[in-house]
Amino acid sequence: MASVRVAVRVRPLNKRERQLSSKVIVHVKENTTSIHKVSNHETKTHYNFSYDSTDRRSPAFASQERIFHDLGSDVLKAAFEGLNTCVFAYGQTGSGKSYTMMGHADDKGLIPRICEGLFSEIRSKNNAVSFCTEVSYLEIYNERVQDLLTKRTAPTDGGGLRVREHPRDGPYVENLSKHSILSYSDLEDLIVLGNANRTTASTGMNNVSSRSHAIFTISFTQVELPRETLSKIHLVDVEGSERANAMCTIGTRLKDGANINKSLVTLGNVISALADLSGGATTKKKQIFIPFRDSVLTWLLKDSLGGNSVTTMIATVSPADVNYIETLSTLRYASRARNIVNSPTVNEDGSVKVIRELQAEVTRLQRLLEVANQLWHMFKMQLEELHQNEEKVLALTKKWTSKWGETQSILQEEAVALRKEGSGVVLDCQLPHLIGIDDDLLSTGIILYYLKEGRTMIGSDEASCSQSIVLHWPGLLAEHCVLENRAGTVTLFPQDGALCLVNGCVVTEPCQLTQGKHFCEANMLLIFLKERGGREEGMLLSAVILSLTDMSKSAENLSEKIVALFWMNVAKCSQPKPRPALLILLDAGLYTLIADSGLLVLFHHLPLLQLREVQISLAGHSLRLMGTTEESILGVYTYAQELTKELCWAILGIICPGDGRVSEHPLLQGDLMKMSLDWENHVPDLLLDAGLKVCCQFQKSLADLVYLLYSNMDQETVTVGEVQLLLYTGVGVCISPSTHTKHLAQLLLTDTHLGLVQEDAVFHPAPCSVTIAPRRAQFHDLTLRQRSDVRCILVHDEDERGAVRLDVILANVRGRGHPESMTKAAAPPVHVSNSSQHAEVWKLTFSCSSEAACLINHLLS
Ligand SMILES: Nc1ncnc2c1ncn2[C@@H]1O[C@H](COP(=O)(O)OP(=O)(O)OP(=O)(O)O)[C@@H](O)[C@H]1O
Repeated sequence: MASVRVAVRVRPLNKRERQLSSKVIVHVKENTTSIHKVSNHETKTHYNFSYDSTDRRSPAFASQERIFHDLGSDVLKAAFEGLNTCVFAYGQTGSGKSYTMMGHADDKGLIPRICEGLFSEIRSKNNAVSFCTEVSYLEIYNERVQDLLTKRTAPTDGGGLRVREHPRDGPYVENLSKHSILSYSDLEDLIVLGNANRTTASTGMNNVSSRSHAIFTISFTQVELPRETLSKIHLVDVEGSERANAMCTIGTRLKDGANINKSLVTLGNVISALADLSGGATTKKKQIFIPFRDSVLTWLLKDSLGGNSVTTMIATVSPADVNYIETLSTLRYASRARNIVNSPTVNEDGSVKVIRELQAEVTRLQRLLEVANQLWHMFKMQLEELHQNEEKVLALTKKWTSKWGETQSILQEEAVALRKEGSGVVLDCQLPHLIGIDDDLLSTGIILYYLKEGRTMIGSDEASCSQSIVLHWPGLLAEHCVLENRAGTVTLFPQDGALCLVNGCVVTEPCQLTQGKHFCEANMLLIFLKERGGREEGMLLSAVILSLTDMSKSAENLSEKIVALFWMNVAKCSQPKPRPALLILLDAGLYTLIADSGLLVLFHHLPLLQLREVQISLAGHSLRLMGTTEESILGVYTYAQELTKELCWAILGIICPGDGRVSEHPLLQGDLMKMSLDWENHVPDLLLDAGLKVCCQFQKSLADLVYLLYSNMDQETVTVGEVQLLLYTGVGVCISPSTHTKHLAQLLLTDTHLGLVQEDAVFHPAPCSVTIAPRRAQFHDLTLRQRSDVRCILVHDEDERGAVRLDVILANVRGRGHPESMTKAAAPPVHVSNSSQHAEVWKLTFSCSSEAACLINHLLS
């Protein structure tokens, strides 16, 4: 949208005005034109441009060149952009319209200057653009259109060209000659011809007054493939706007005046209506009718007025008081015209536009195609990869199926099978076996190796020939030993330099293994199990128990089944320090075996009939199994509530199989950490038949722990009520630089602190039915740091057993001397050391990634 630009130009006083001693009543200051009435009334109006051309000597004098510079250059700019443009001069007879538009040979006006500018601009363009310029020149005289560029016999003949209207291109003059021009000089000739043909007359106001409206049109086509634009430049010299009765016209001239007046009245009406439409009369917009077709001039200028054109109106006025009324009228029209809003658009050839859009579409589609090709290529590669993987899977499946088939047949032949029963695993096997237990307590893996008939080689994956059992102990030779099974008799052949222990004795020569013998390495305990005469299932494992019960001098029924095996830390009253042990749950009792000087010894035996109470500790990370005596107490550290529940399930599954109370009780179903850290949560005891009780003392333990934490915190900033535990879980810990060995501890997190603590599972919580004097605090060896000391957390990948390691890097607290850096617990701090200048790193191993995530989330929040 663009408003019509309006310029006012004031000419010098002419001879007549000077003779009449006329006063100058029109003045220009910047863009404002003011007119003074005789009664000293002044009307001031602001226009886009106001030109004072009254006095050539004045510095404010607006020359023809300046008019072109301001108005003509914009016309050219718009034309080269492909827009229609129009400049029309409006004003009283003799006010300077023709002078401004056409000028004189030595003082050219806008039309010749615009033409000149057009060609100079064309010359400056590169060859990629081609131009076609055509001109036509017409006059509207007495509402008839005359072609000014064709010869006329009589200037006032009654004929005339028809005005028609094209539905898309708008009004045009039928049969109007169009002249193609290649240079400015061609144009000059046509201007001279046209001006000569123009109807003129001498009026009272102007000796050489043009008595018609003249429209000089330049049709300008630019082609820069694939773009083609057509712009029309209409340069219009409107007939004098004076009233007929203000002139001294006679005869035909008077009649002409009436017609001219009609077209001027229409022009005025059109300007007013358009101004109303664009400006003030918004509510009546729909009813406003624009009378374009009431006169030929307004019809032909339809597009230039309120349509597709960049339009400029130049209002020319006389400065003299004698022309006050006409000047005022002209200025009013000029003022109204400022409100007309046009909507110029680039005139592009429809088909060229389509071509351009299609080209853009082609480019877009080409890009899409490129992307699609890339995607297709990627897709093909992925498809290939997928096919390859499918083939691999197929091949592996085949291989696996055949291996499985083989294994099945071997298993069937040799009757080796593992089956799950309740929470336990039952080994049904008639072959000699080895059970391997990883000594990492965060791993609960127990591996079963069966010794097939013939040679079973044990070594590492660095061995030159593939080993039947591949282990990863430090000190293990690539080919460490061979176990040879000949009809159930197994002989151990140690390799040269290999350390093999059998029943605690180093073996260098071939040695026959008998029931209950085991050989031990630094990191792994292997229990040798042998079938006895291929008898019924379970006998194989009973053989182990036999040797153990022999050791414990217990007269046990040895032919019972193993229900479950566990590998956990245990403690008892006489040996309260936690130590790794193999827990073997049989129908009648729980055997706890530990390695002692390379020998497998019975650490604890709990007949299930004697079990009175199962006490679950804070967060379910340890439990206490209690019979009737102090010696019967077994503390088991599981460091994971799931394992605690599993052990309870296994034990209770034997004692009270199928008891619905067990399956429903929160201690065996719920989230033990959540329950135990919630002060509000009261967990009832589970009372079972025969006086067996499963219970916890979460609230008491929580209170003890909170008090311990509080007494190690800065009590000026924290109150005991503010100590809130968010996390309490078992972890493997190595605190560097103070220690390089991993131990197990409870990791705790509060709103303000991070800590590690040892929890005693033997003496605490205080037993209900057995009175044991507390020999040490339930929580001890506390290491506490402020959460704000945490500088960074490094998260390592999960290992193959699902354990997650986090390195919590803490600022060095040495020298700060705040209470958190040391424990006030009863036992002396084992792991607290602040001797290093370096940052402290807690290398924490979580058996379960969710608890690691919980810690990270809390620390990051
Ligand atoms: N700005 C100007 N500076 C100098 N002379 C001017 C100026 N404007 C007009 N004149 C002179 O005034 C006279 C009348 O001007 P012109 O013929 O351009 O008026 P007009 O408005 O076209 O009149 P008409 O409507 O009768 O054709 C001319 O002699 C012209 O040279």
